[in-house]
Amino acid sequence: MTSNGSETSPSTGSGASRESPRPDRNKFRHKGPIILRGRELQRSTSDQRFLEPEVVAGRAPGDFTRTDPWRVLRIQSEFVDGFDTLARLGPAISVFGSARIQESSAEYAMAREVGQELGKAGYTVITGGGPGVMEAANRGAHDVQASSVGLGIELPHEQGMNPYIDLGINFRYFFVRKTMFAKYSQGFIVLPGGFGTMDELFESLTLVQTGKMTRFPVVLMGGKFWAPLVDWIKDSLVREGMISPEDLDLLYVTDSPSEAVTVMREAHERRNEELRAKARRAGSDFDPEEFLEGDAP
Ligand SMILES: C/C(=C\CNc1ncnc2c1ncn2[C@@H]1O[C@H](COP(=O)(O)O)[C@@H](O)[C@H]1O)CO
Repeated sequence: MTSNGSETSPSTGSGASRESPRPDRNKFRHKGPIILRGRELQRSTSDQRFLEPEVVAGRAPGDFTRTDPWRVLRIQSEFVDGFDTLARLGPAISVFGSARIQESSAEYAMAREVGQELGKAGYTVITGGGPGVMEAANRGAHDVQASSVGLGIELPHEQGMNPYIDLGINFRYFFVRKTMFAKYSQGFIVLPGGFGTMDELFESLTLVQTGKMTRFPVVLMGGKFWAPLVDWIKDSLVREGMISPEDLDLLYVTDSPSEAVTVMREAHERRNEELRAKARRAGSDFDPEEFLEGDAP
């Protein structure tokens, strides 16, 4: 320690003639369990090395056959870690939305209220663990002492997980992370956002439309923001026969956090009733709530 309380590097000591600049502790990125700072930040991400090995490492096409089969083991371990950690969450709702909105914005306030309402209704709040809407929703859960989870992603310029998360997993691969949102949530609430949010919204709609997930509510929050997209879906996708008119029912638009949570709760209860009835018909006393009961943090 120096007299002003700051640390000195052991290699330079005080008064050393060639002092290297102090590393910025806020600039870092995770690579699985590994943390990268300084020049290590220039390393590519796992998704980049997997999807574009020829760009990242200049590998010849034949090299894929030797490297990708081994990569499967790492992908597999990421699924195992995710399943192992999240299976005990209990009922949870994922909240998606822009990584870029500021704390002073109306969207931040809305997302925070959504997190609070979900928490009060007994749900764990799952987000992408980043800033903006994600931080606000996690913060809302934290406000009401509800369980708050972040499923982060290794990005070239990671900002770190927001501070309102009790349980965080940092994934290397986007597709593994997306599986976790779908598998461990009972519904999705989507606030305004950009490409990342659209990707998450349309993937969930596709999973429901194709019957991969049933009785899975998707609520869009912020009517003004979503109106042009919903109009385009009606005027182009339905009119051109690209989707069925009933597919519009997959979307519920509201500005009210408590209404969004009511939609989640009602769909969840309907689904539980159906599962109980199915179990009774099969002579079983299976209870979906017991199945979901977790020891969430
Ligand atoms: C780009 C910026 C921060 C990146 N940090 C993110 N951390 C975690 N999850 C993220 C991040 N960025 C996007 N996501 C996921 O996509 C959705 C938001 O994307 P959008 O393009 O901002 O709509 C979000 O729900 C996350 O799951 C800071 O500028």
